Amino acid sequence: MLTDKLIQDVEPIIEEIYYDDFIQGLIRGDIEKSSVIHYLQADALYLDEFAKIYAMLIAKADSRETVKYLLGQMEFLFDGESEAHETLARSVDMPYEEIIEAGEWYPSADHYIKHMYYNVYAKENIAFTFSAMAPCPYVYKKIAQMVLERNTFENDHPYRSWFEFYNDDMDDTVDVMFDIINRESGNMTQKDITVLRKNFIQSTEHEKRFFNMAAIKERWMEVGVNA
Ligand SMILES: Cc1ncc(CO)c(N)n1
Repeated sequence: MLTDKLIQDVEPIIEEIYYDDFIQGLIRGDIEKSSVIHYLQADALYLDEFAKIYAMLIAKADSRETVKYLLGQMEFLFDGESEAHETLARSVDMPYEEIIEAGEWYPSADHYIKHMYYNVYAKENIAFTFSAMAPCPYVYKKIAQMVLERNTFENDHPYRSWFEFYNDDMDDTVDVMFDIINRESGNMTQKDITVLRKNFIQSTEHEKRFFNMAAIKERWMEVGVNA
């Protein structure tokens, strides 16, 4: 199956994400508050846009089953993931709404979402966009699983429930995206299948950059608008 190959392709990148500062900071529990805030600001914008991409894929879906799946995922994004964000907000002692008010599209998050929109607009088959979207649930599931297998957390560890959320709640999303990629790729040329693989690898790299963006609090250069 194509997705077995995709999983293999990105294994080294996921191992790197595990050892990078952001995830290690969460595991130790001593990540800088400003990094958590930076992450939440970017991720709130990212998830809203991710939901809109589902909406655009609904228009392209060729079966009622796929439409129903996409609607369910949109709802999950709007309700479910706020639990994970609440865990992070609590750890920095600030109301979530107040944190995200100041959010902006920092460079790495900006690049990532545009990678997805490119596929929505440029490609008819939804498998192209799904190959760019699938690392989103897949990387989080995989990282959470690795973290929980390799570490023991005290009950009061501030980020334990963040890892537990992504370990427990991502499977359905990953499965359906993988099913669609495998099904559609059965009728695609080798050249297009290579594009699917590149999309998946690139989005996994985008996931790595997204965490690092928060670790270094990446920003665009300030430009004086009135200058
Ligand atoms: C950037 C990013 N990727 C994946 C997820 C998991 O849904 C998330 N919340 N944010």
